[in-house]
Amino acid sequence: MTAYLITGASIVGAEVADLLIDGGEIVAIGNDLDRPEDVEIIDGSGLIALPGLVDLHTHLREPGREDAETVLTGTRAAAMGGFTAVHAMANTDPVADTAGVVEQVWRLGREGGYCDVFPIGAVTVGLKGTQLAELGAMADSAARVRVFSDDGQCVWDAALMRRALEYVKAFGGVVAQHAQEPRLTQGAQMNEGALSGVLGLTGWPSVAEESIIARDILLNAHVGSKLHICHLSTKGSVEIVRLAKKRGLEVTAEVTPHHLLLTEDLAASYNPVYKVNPPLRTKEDVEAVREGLADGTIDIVATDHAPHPVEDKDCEWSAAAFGMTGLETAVSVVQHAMIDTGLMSWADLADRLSYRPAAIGQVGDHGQPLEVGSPANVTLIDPAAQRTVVPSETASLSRNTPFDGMTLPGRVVATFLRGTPTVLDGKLTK
Ligand SMILES: NC(=O)N[C@@H](CC(=O)O)C(=O)O
Ligand SMILES: [Zn+2]
Ligand SMILES: [Zn+2]
Repeated sequence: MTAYLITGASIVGAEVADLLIDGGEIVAIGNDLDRPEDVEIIDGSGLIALPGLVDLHTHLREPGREDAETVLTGTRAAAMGGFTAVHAMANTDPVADTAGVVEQVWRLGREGGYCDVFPIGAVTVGLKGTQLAELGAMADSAARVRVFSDDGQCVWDAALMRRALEYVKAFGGVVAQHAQEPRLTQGAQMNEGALSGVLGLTGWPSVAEESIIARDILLNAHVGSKLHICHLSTKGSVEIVRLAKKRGLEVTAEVTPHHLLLTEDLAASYNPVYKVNPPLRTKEDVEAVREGLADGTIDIVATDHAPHPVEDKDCEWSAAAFGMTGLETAVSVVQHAMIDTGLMSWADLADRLSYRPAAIGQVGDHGQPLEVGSPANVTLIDPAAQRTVVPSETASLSRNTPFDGMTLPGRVVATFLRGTPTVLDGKLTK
């Protein structure tokens, strides 16, 4: 195994120093380090070294929709985005509701070698919301599932949600809720407000998200288990989670990069690339989720990378699939929305995109501070770089990025997974 010496990088949370990676671990940090033979030197001046990023919410589409993404292509995109671990959502075909499917996804991640894949298990059989899936069997499988979600669907039956929270409590698992009251969002196409009226598209009201979040926080307080809120998007949701945390209630929440930057106004183009669940909201909501992320009310950023093939997006708005890609642009969008605006530091970014998602997902090898003895999961960022997003340049199989044509700051220069580079000089190593 080649050793790597990164010289003069700004090590997040510490000083500018050299960082020596050997045998899958960080073996030394300091200045004027002894150089082993056969060491490859990477000039880190001007670069920021972060712990490898961890995504708690990725759609890899395999099995079933390999025309949109596979574990291999999705993890290549993840590595390009600086991620060393992703949690793969269960809404595949077949659904990841058995030990067999989660083990298959986990193994494909290992074989690919770009990024560790931690499968998320479905809460209910077939995501149908009527019968609990084999949560224990998935937890005990080789994939060691700890996060369960029907993402794409809301676990709307309160009794079933309660049972799921009770069941996972036995092994310290977490239920990640896609908070969408189905009766309030029938046929919904975009954020409900003045603009949805003007555009003639059925509205998705904020209260459909907020009512489920409030209900689930109360249910979870009753059960004493672990609840995580997927892709929170409204000002009211931030306020509910803030109040819950103030009262000492256990809940964690995520926001996506796109909800930190984009607003519902983009729907006026009727371009389905901007169609997503939950919908892009208002400027006021964007400000509130930024504030919530900065003050720790929202624990993490998760991409909700949702690749879709051209035929599912290149059609009229109401017929198009919900979802946008996000792995390769996540750090740049967070830098733009949160760091370059002075709301957050790079140390905060390491917290929201590595330490905390690893803690919520319980993936011990990841989200460790860059210290001697830590596994060498490391991401190098050039914060001074600028790049214009070109959809055809993606490593993903799908091109539905909403950032097409935007110039964003920052570039992932290198990603190391347990000491092996998956990305060097901004390019995949294999
Ligand atoms: N976010 C989306 O708009 N779509 C996701 C499902 C989801 O995250 O709810 C998908 O699977 O395509
Ligand atoms: Zn969802
Ligand atoms: Zn999702």
